[in-house]
Amino acid sequence: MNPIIQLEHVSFNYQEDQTILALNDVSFTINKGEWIAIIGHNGSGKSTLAKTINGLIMPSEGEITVDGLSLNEENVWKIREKIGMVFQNPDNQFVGSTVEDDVAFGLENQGVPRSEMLVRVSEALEKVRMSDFKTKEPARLSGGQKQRVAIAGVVALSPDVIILDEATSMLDPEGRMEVISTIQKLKKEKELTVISITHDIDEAANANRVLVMKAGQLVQEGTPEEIFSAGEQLVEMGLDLPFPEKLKIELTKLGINLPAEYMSEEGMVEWLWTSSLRK
Ligand SMILES: Nc1ncnc2c1ncn2[C@@H]1O[C@H](COP(=O)(O)OP(=O)(O)OP(=O)(O)O)[C@@H](O)[C@H]1O
Repeated sequence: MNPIIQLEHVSFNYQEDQTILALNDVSFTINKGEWIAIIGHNGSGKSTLAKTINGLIMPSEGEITVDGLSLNEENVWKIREKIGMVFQNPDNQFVGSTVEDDVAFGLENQGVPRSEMLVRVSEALEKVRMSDFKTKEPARLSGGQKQRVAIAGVVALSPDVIILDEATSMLDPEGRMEVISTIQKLKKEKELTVISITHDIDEAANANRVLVMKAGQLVQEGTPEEIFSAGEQLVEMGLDLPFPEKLKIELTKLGINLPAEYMSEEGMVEWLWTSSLRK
């Protein structure tokens, strides 16, 4: 195991008089190459957590380490170079008048020479399969395409970690799939660490580990299978229930005994097919 992000007893509050801390004594380690989903109800502290990891806000207590660097005023810029963030609203993320200008923006800010910039922009667009759109206006793209361009802007900067802060929540199912499969592809090509803050069960299902936040605290962690087996409690955790779990609840109400563990859609079909139900 090779840790890339470590939080030790991190707390944060926006206002001194707030009774519930935005982050309350949060500790965890994320290893290089892991895909972590962070779930939890609105206001549970997920976005605050993302902002503390890349130093947009400094914790009032505790210690954050990113790739061996302790997060402090001195290291914050080095740390930000290691972390790329993609936010919820695709329309708020564009600064360029064309797709390629937009992807180039971060590189220009870093003072990357023009010849190298052109190569990195075209490689990044290729990786998210948006090369054909490079001269198009971002505003004319679909939601999924816009988020892929936002991801290209991040990828061009070659980060070690990508944080998706509800990056698929404003997209239709097709757009969500586009974004998730883009991230899966990028992850295969290079050892990328992914942190996805999400309410979407399908997005969380891609994770190696799911962290559950509640009122500023990390209250549970486990594999998607472990977390998804919580059934109806998942809604309390801020996730929509997966279809097989909804079906399971209804069948149980009818007095039918089902396996307690989480069942995928294929698992449920298999179980229904082979169970005594069909007699
Ligand atoms: N800029 C701010 N000023 C004051 N309080 C804030 C600010 N941003 C968030 N909070 C408070 O901090 C707590 C955690 O909020 P945070 O946005 O991190 O939660 P979240 O889980 O990301 O929610 P959401 O899913 O709605 O984005 C909440 O009580 C929220 O009201």
